[in-house]
Amino acid sequence: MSQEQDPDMIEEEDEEALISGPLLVAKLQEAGISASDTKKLQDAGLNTIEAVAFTPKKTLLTIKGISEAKADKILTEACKLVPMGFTTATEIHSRRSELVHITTGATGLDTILGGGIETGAITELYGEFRTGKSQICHTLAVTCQLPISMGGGEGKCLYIDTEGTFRPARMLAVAERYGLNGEEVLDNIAYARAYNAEHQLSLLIQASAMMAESRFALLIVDSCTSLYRTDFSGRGELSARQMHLAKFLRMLMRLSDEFGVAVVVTNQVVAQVDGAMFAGADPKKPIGGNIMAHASTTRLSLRKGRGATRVAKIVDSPELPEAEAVYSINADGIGEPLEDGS
Ligand SMILES: Nc1ncnc2c1ncn2[C@@H]1O[C@H](COP(=O)(O)OP(=O)(O)OP(=O)(O)O)[C@@H](O)[C@H]1O
Repeated sequence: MSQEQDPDMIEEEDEEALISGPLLVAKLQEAGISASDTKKLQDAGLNTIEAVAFTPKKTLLTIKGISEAKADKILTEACKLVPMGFTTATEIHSRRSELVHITTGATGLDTILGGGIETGAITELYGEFRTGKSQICHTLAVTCQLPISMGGGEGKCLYIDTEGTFRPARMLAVAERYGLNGEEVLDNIAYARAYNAEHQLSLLIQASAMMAESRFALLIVDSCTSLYRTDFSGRGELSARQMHLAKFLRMLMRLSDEFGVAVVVTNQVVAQVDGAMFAGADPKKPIGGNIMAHASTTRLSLRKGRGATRVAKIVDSPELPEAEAVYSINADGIGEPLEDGS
């Protein structure tokens, strides 16, 4: 005979289920949504109830087989399971104080970032070539797997590479530095090469399915904008490009919200045509305009420093002051600058 469960235990388990993460969309079947409809939602990239609840009705209606009545019912049931209303600032403050930060490998850089790369948010790294954008990504793909007490996120990494610059050998060197098993570290990095902007967007649908299955701490898109530059050319396609990029970034935001993962995107800079002649104005600006600027929670501008050093500057963050830090690209990943600055 099975023993009656202590109600406190049940409550604790429920609470744990709530804390431990997103609810899979199949759970909507318990609320009377048919299995074929939850499958349709899944195929459209809505793998969790959170994703469904955050989706506007008009987007649900674009899914084949979802009628107006079905969309209403799905949204009603999803919203019952996901808190969508007001909460107190105290609650938000306490949730934010528990946010995990992932170490970049360089103390100074972590300090200006408030402890490292923030989870549940998008961090953009932009700068000229060879400023270390990809190298920071390679280091983070390993450090995100570290225990929280060591500056990690205790989760896997998903890596979308658009330029073919992914080098597992660099990650093995970082793994060794932190005393991690290289083979396990590489097994915990899911890699995909994106070949065009459409493909890049569709990879996020797969990403959301993978995140619903196991614990990911970090999602990297290196680079976020390069395929947009090649797939959309000239002024004539600018608005189509920005609309597509906005859709991609919205999906990234949703993933960071839904799964609490840190999202890191890299971006190139282009010479600024206007405004560059003013004294003090930065002659290079990141690609993607306002759409990119608004989507990123924190923007880090990277530039070359003295010798082999690089300098990172917080450009735009809701809570971090504008500050700079020097770091260096070492054989075992991002680290402290050498004393002589070389
Ligand atoms: N094993 C290594 N040891 C030390 N430095 C390295 C090593 N591998 C690469 N680097 C340095 O990393 C720099 C390249 O950094 P990275 O590839 O991150 O640039 P990036 O900003 O992503 O540039 P791009 O825009 O071209 O992709 C080069 O200066 C190179 O010397």
